[in-house]
Order: sequence, then structure tokens, then C-alpha cells
Amino acid sequence: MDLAQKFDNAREALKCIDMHTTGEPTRIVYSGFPQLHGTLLEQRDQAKTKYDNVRKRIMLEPRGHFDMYGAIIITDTELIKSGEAHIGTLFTHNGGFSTMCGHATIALGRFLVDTHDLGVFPKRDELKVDPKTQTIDVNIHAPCGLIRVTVPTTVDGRESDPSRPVTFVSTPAYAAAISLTIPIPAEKRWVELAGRDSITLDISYGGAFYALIDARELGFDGLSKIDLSRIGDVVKDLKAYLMTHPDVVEALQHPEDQRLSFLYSIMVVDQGIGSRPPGVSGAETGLCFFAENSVDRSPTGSCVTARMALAHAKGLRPCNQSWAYNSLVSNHFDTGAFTASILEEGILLQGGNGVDRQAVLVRVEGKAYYTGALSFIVEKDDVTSESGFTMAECSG
Ligand SMILES: O=C(O)[C@H]1NCC[C@@H]1O
Repeated sequence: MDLAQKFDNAREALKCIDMHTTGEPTRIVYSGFPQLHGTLLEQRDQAKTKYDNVRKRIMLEPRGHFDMYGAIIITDTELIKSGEAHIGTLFTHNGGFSTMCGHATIALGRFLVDTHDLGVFPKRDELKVDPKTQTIDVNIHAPCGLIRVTVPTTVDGRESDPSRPVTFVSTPAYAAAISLTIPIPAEKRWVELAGRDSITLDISYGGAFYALIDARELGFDGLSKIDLSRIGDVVKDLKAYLMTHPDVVEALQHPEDQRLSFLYSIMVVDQGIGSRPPGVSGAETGLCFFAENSVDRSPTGSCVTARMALAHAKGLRPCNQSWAYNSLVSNHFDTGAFTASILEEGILLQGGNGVDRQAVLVRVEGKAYYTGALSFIVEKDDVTSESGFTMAECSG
């Protein structure tokens, strides 16, 4: 038997399609992940507590790597049952399971249109092509809520069209704290701060919470030339500290669900630079450290949503104005910026916990491409099969 076929047919095979969005990987797991039950957030809890070894197996080495990212296809959720969503997903990375991911949503959009196996995507036949725009709408249930994705297609709608961007509209986004001044204790004052004892940052929500900090606030001279490993060390240290600071903890209270109330990432921004696709009013660049200090190669779609909400709250971004968001990779290739605009403002999110927020709806667009297809198997005696590893663990 052909070896690839043998792996494909293995009972415990985890089957994946790999894609990338501006260089950021999405490993789409479409078969073989253990069965989960309940609401999507309950399924996320089960995945975390019962199957973290499977996540590690496919995210970490030797099958993945420190900066791998994944999306697990979920075919039964409360929003699928109610008819609002066509499919569900759990997002995963080097540290656990996240609540929203823009770059993976863009990749998933293409995958879901191109998949015609009803065992993988039972509602594929319900998708309709819009003859005017030659696009298909797919509603994806993510842990943060319903994401409306629009995928350009061929005329008959059987395949996605990679030459045009996928767009998505995430759940309502809002600025959670503007211009917070955070004192930095003496033992944490890394050299770049040059004696300053505080930094100023914003916190914004785009399906996950982001702390947004200008590179200069951290003592770096923008993002056009950066010591990646040094800024990574600074951000890691800072994130651990921020998570203990009462003003930050207060800003991270999500109005609807405590399971969404955590600091996912620090996004270091440089407003001054960035490649600028035609038709946008401005551009900026960000360097996103998320989960266990993974570096996003893409412009971070969920943070683009959060940054648009923040700029709107600061009075800098009116509805329908298009803005470009870059990563180091999109600047390097001068292509691949995500563009975004605000579709709706003044959405009131009323929390049972007394936290009310004024939110906006943001449309984000970007392109994703396929890189391959994989079947991961477990061989007897292979110690890495249980849960993979990171080099940091092995080096003590
Ligand atoms: O595009 C995004 O939203 C994501 N990329 C990796 C980290 C974020 O989840």
C-alpha cells in the first residue's frame, strides 16, 4: 500500500489542511480530533482540560513548531442548531485555545467553500453563491460569537477565488481602556525605558483582548528595524506584569462571559510605517505577541478589529473609512496588508456584570493560500506522540 494512503487510513490519524495568511499558518483540523460536547465555550473547556495533549501534538514540535496556529472544525454547536452558523471552530496555538482569530477565519473561509465533503462540512450544500458579486457568505461560530465571512468564488461557486480577498465581520468590538498609565516597578524597568518609570497603553477588544502599545513607549525606535528577540523578551515580561495590574484586570472584564475575560496579546504598534494598498486613507504596522509569546506573521485580524474600535473611540476613525494594517511580513513583501472599515457604530453591549460597552462592527479583509495536506499519526514507542515539545522545555 502507498505510504501516504496508509497514514490517511490510520485509525487515530488527525487530518489537516495547512494554509497561510500573510505567512501566518493555519492548520485546519478537519478529522480525528476527539468528540466534544455542549455549547462551543463548553467544548473549548473540554478541549483544554481533556485533550490538551492532542493540541500539543499538532501545534508543537516535531509535527508543528512554536509559532504554529490551528483551527479545529466543529460541526455541532448551539449556533449551528439555531441556524445562525453553518459551522463552528476552535482556535488553537502554542499555549491553549483562543477565542478569536482573524487570519485563521480568512483561511477557513476559503477552505469551507472548497470543501464538498459533507462529512467534514455538513451544511456545505446550504451555501449560496451571490451571482452579482460572485461571493458566498459563510457564518462561522467562533468562541467569541458569530463571525460573518464572505468568500469570493468562481462563477459556479464551487471554488474560492484566491485572487480576491476574503472579508469577515466579527462580533462587536470596543475600546476597553484608553491611555492607561501603568507604573513600571524598578525591577522591571528594562534598559530601553531609559529611566522612565511608567508606560501608557490602550486595551481594546476584537473577539479577544489586546493591550496596544506604541513601540516608542517601550523604548524601541519604531518597528522598521527591530531586534525581534529583545522586544519579545520585553513584551513577555510586560505581559506577565500587566495581568496583575488592577486597572488592566478591570479593563479585561467582558460584558457577557468571564471565559472571554483575559489578556490574549500585546500588540506593539508603529503608526508611522506600513505598506498602503490603493484606496486606503492610512496605514500602520503592528507586531503581535500572543499566547506564549508566539509572533503573528499576519497583521492579526482580531486585533485589526480591536484597533479600528479603539481608533473610533478616540475620534480618529469614522465609519466607512478604509485603513491598512501591516505586519513585518506584509511590509517585507509589500503585499498582504489587511484592510478594514467600520460598518456600524453605537452598538450597546449590556453586561449582566454591570459592564456596559459602546461597540462597533468592523469589516476586515485579507488573503489566504493553501500550503499542503497532512495526516498525523501516532506510532507506538514514539514519546513525542503524546504531547509534542518545545525547545524551551528541553533546555531546562
Ligand atoms: O489574525 C488573528 O486574529 C490572529 N493571528 C494569530 C493571533 C490572532 O489570533
